[in-house]
Amino acid sequence: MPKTIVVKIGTSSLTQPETGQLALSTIATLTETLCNLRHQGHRVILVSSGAVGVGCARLGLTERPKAIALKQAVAAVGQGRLIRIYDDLFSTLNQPIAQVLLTRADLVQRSRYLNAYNTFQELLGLGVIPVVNENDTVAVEELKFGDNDTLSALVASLVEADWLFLLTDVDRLYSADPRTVPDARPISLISNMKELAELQIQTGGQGSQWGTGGMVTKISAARIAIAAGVRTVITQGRFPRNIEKIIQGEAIGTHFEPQPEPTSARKRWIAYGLVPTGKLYLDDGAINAILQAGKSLLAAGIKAVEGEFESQETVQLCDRHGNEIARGLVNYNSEDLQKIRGCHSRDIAGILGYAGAETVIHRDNLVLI
Ligand SMILES: Nc1ncnc2c1ncn2[C@@H]1O[C@H](COP(=O)(O)OP(=O)(O)O)[C@@H](O)[C@H]1O
Ligand SMILES: N[C@@H](CCC(=O)OP(=O)(O)O)C(=O)O
Repeated sequence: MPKTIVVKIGTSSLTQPETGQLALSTIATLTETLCNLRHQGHRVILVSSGAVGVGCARLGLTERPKAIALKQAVAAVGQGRLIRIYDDLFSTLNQPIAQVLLTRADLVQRSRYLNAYNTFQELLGLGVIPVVNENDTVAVEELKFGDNDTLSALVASLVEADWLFLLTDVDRLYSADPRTVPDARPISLISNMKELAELQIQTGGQGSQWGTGGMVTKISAARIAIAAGVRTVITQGRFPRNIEKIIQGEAIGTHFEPQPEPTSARKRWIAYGLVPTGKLYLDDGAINAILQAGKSLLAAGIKAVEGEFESQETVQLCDRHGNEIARGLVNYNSEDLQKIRGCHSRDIAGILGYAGAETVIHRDNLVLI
């Protein structure tokens, strides 16, 4: 059965740690592997980091730049080289590719989200391998994916992929960073989110010198992907041929089992496409109603409102400690919500002077995180 497969490769696998130069043999093997998958009839998307890393190597910079404008300039240099190398290698094997550069804004607006979906479908239908990266050169801070682990999970969710492979410089997920904790326990399988929470995995700092997110962004990417029904695997980038072995059933890397009933596409867009603009802190009763009974959020259960937002924007719903439990499209702006928080629904019209929605967030617009 043909599958849709998204493969994300990080800077740490694409470049040699000592010199920052491209790891050509890894890239060539990855190219061959993805072409093999295409020949087997699978639909393949590559999410490739490396614009900043390759740009630095090209310009002789020995450290990842911190200043935003410099990073954006360096990414413009690197992205061109990166795509040229991919196109040369894939062309040798007669495989057409496409460059797809996305910013967060492309997924926020529903029409642009659907447009991105349609473009991916066309490319995959044409047998092309899209090579995706964040459009680093124009992305602004507030509308950034920030890391390609998240971007790859959002792409996998958008196209409803069967597999997401996160290729990195460790062979799998461990109970703690194996660089600093030598006896960290390897983890082969995570069956659901509850199990993940119970494992209390330590993710340490920012990852390798050239990577951006470290393991923490891979775990949150896995969370996004499995909610969309995508089986996710963290495995070593140096051995891209393992992708084929894994699809054939070999137990390599760390596998995250997909949620049996994926969240609907619209709710996934609310949860991960949109960028939250505020926070609502809830009391225990409201948390229970949402988590256990799948109810809508009423004004009575809101303890505090943070941020400025308009009605129909997305907000995070948090417990008293600020831990996010859900997200949703809010029916009132922040100013009105400050006035009606903690109040019974029947009093809202009297307080605001107009009859608004009975719920603050209707359950159809509310997604558990
Ligand atoms: N619990 C953990 N298990 C495995 N690796 C971890 C863990 N916590 C932190 N890491 C670190 O995450 C790094 C990979 O992240 P990163 O450098 O961002 O890679 P990439 O460039 O592939 O995205 C590894 O080199 C490892 O040191
Ligand atoms: N978009 C950036 C990469 C961001 C990123 O997530 O990097 P990495 O942690 O190496 O996957 C680039 O191309 O350099």
